[in-house]
Amino acid sequence: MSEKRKGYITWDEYFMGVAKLSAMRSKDPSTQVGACIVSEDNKILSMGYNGFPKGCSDDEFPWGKGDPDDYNDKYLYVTHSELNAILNYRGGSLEGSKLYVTLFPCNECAKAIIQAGIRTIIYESDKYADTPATRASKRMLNAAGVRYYQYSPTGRKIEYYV
Ligand SMILES: O=c1ccn([C@H]2C[C@H](O)[C@@H](COP(=O)(O)O)O2)c(=O)[nH]1
Ligand SMILES: [Zn+2]
Repeated sequence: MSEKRKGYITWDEYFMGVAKLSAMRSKDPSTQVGACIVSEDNKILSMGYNGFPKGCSDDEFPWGKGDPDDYNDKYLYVTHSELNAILNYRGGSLEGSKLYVTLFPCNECAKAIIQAGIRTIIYESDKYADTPATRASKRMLNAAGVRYYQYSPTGRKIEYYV
């Protein structure tokens, strides 16, 4: 056999697959978000998912939302997947890198993405597109020249057997 194998996964399938696998580590009962940062030459630099900071127990801090007292609301405590991926990177600069993320980044993540030098975002879901957080995020990303596009699934089932 002299020809290369057909049916291998694309770069976007590969890295979005890693982002999804990261999302599966999240304990958020409502929305699990995963992120994977990749260099310009397609090397994985970092990964992250939404969760509480180190030392803040998943069993003690609140996972609920909508409590009349914000103190008991997860939003005050969760670190977003994109920020975790940026902070998890130990190698120096993320200038020029790409971010694969399962949910379009919010405004706070957009700030961190821009300041970290990430130049491209590939996202899957945009379920909060109409919210001020996502609209503000796009406003900042557009102004800063960060490119973004939605991942188009190939429909291929990712399975592996030896
Ligand atoms: O940019 C983002 C936006 C949100 N997240 C996380 C934060 C929360 O854990 C969930 C959203 O929960 P909902 O109950 O759907 O509001 O997603 C993130 O990681 N990155
Ligand atoms: Zn965010």
